[in-house]
Order: sequence, then structure tokens, then C-alpha cells
Amino acid sequence: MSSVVELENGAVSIAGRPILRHIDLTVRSGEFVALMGANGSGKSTLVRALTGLWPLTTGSLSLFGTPFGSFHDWQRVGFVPQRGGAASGVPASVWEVVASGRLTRRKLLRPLGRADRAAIADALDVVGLAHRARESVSSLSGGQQQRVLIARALAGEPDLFFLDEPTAGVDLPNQQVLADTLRTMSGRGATIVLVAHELGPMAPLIDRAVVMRDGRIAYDGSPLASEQVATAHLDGHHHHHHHEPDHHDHAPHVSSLLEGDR
Ligand SMILES: Nc1ncnc2c1ncn2[C@@H]1O[C@H](COP(=O)(O)OP(=O)(O)OP(=O)(O)O)[C@@H](O)[C@H]1O
Repeated sequence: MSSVVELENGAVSIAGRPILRHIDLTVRSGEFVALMGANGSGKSTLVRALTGLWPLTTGSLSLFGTPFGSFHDWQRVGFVPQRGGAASGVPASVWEVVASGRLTRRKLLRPLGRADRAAIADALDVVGLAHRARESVSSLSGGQQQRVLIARALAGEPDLFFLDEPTAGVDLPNQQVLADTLRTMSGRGATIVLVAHELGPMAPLIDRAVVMRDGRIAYDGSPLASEQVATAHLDGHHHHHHHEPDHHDHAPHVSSLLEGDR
């Protein structure tokens, strides 16, 4: 199967401090990957590096089989940043923010067409905000603003979708709505990389869990143990002393990876 994301020996340093080291990560077409790990383990930095928002210090990155430097198909890539971005002081309406997700697909110098408007309406529907389309984004709650950002990315109909902790601070019914959305996208063939502390209603959708620890990938494999990760996280059962697995594909002792939890 073709790889949609391929990072070899990736590293990122910020202000001279190594944040990510020796990252090898391949995501294949249609996969749904959960990127997990403790606070500060490097999940967000990895997602930013994979989308080119943060430069790699070393390593080679390909997207859809094209080396990053020659990749221009950005309308195929959707990105929902960590919460706190939609209301930027600009009094944009919900509809406008979602419509902005369509701009990279629009034909040069053409107004939004019928297909664009349909995609925007569909995206608003999917996140349950169609009835608030005309309101200012800043009048919405944090969780609703997060859904506006998700709808913006959905409107672009990306083939590859990065979401950075979309469920943080979102109540369970809304997490369920989001899980349904991602199931639909995944069913349409999208490749999804989801940063999450806890999978909650997303758990049944995940094909693979990648667990970060101290800027490295500490586990890459079956998601079966990922609920264990979340549970260990909540219960504070992270004091067991296990050795870090040498191989990425070993399933046991995932809870041990939370030792570095802060
Ligand atoms: N812009 C920045 N400047 C300096 N240090 C940074 C910057 N961004 C991230 N870091 C550092 O890089 C490390 C990894 O941060 P990152 O946000 O990638 O972790 P994370 O796993 O996403 O954490 P969280 O779960 O809290 O979002 C942290 O130690 C953080 O302090």
C-alpha cells in the first residue's frame, strides 16, 4: 500500500534544544493513527514537522510519495491545530472561517461555486453548527470553536487529515459527534493522524497507536493496549519498572511508556 507520510530519521531542535530525535514514521494510505504520549513528549511538534509548519533539523520527509521540497498539493492536507485558534480577534463568522478551508481548492480568481458551498454546508452539518453559521466565531464556546476549525479542515475535503487533540475539553456527546465525523471521513478513504491523550469514543476507529516519549517514538503498533495507556494515565499506574521495548512492534508493557509522564 502506498505511504502518505514517510519520515526517516527526523529530528527537530528548538532554540538549540533537541525536541524530537530519530523519528521514523510511515503512515499508509487509509490508515487511522493515534499519536499518544505524555505532555511535552513531542506530539504537537511532530505533527507540525509533518505538515511543514516547523522545519526538520535533519531527516527526510515525503508526503504522498513526493519529497517535501517538491510537494505542492496542499489542498490534500487538512490540519486542525490545538485549541485556541479560531477566534483571533477578527470578527469572522462561523461560515467565513469554514469557507476559508475551501480556498486552496478554489479555481484561481473564481468566486466560491456550487460545489464549494455544498462542501461548506456539509462540513457545518457534520460538526453540528449549521444553525450558527452566521454568528461570530468569538461568540462560541471553546469546544464549539474547535468544531469550527474541524469543519474548516473538512470543507477542504483533505485526503490526509491531522488533528491535534481535538477532544481536549470537549464533553462526551461532542466527542461522539467528532468520532462519527472521523468515521465518515475514514470510510471515504481519508488517512487520519489524531493526537490524543485519551481515545474515548475514537478508540474503535484506531488502526494503530504511536506513543511518544521524550521526543522519540517509544511504541508503534496495535492500539489494543492504548486504552491501557489512558487508564494508566488516569490512575497513576505508571510506576511499574519495565524496560523500554527495543522493537517498535512489540505490544506488551505499553503502560510502562507512561513512566515519563509529567
Ligand atoms: N515553540 C517552542 N519553543 C520552545 N519549546 C517548545 C516549543 N514548542 C514545543 N516546545 C517544547 O518541546 C517539547 C514538546 O512539546 P510538544 O508541544 O510537541 O509536546 P506534546 O506531546 O504535544 O505535549 P502536550 O500533550 O502538552 O500538547 C516540550 O518540552 C516543549 O516545551
